[in-house]
Amino acid sequence: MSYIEINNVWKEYSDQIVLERINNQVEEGEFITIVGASGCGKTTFLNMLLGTESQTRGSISIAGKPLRNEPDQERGIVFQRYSVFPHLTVLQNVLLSREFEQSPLLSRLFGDAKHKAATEAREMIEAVGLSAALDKYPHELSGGMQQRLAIAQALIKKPRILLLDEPFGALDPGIRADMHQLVLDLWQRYKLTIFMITHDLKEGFYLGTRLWVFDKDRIDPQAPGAFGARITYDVPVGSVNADISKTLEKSIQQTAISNPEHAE
Ligand SMILES: Nc1ncnc2c1ncn2[C@@H]1O[C@H](COP(=O)(O)OP(=O)(O)OP(=O)(O)O)[C@@H](O)[C@H]1O
Repeated sequence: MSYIEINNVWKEYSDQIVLERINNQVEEGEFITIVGASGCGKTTFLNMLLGTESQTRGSISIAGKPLRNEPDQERGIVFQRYSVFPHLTVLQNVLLSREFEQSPLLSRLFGDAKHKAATEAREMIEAVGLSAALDKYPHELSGGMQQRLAIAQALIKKPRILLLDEPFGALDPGIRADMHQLVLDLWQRYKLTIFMITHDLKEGFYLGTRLWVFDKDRIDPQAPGAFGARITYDVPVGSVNADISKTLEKSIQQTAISNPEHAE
């Protein structure tokens, strides 16, 4: 049995089928990048993995246990829009995530627990390269720094699975390159299993060990909601497999040209 098992998962909103017949297995430590046309259900899929959305059919299991339909510390998420608290410093933002995870009702830690949490928060801030900005507020940080902070907030809870929903979509290309390196470092260092949505195919090829393409393989022009997207490509990528990456890149570009509605 694989670490993550996705069996015949469907997601429907009233009469709209968003995703259908999603079947896949993911091993621990894989880095899955996800691309697909806007609105095809990528975020919905990530939310199902997070536990904030539930599938309408099928099942998802993690480490042999059915996925619970509520977020827990096994899974952390980073969104495209910065999700940090504006009135708290970098250290306070990360500390709050730690405290909330350990003491969800009080959101306060005391004594040794508080001291340990502060040490861990500083270490995590260092791991994401923000040590020099410990006491800065989010409005004093660049976009890239804010995303570093959001990643630190997610990782301080020690998740085994990190979900990234277009985390670098709003960043300049130069900053994105730094962030790519950071994510690759953190992935190795914390032995994470990562799912990352991106609109940037090159990013998907470069960062992942596997690239999934979500697309509809059946379309009814009279009833756009009649069919959902599936995983139409599932290929090994990354620097180890540059040839496959090139072939697939061409193929997806051709699909986009022949079917402009599905172009990014
Ligand atoms: N809570 C909801 N109720 C009804 N429909 C929803 C809901 N959430 C998402 N949808 C619909 O599900 C479809 C998939 O949305 P989703 O956000 O998952 O797509 P996406 O592939 O992530 O898009 P994008 O790349 O633009 O972010 C869309 O048609 C959207 O309108």
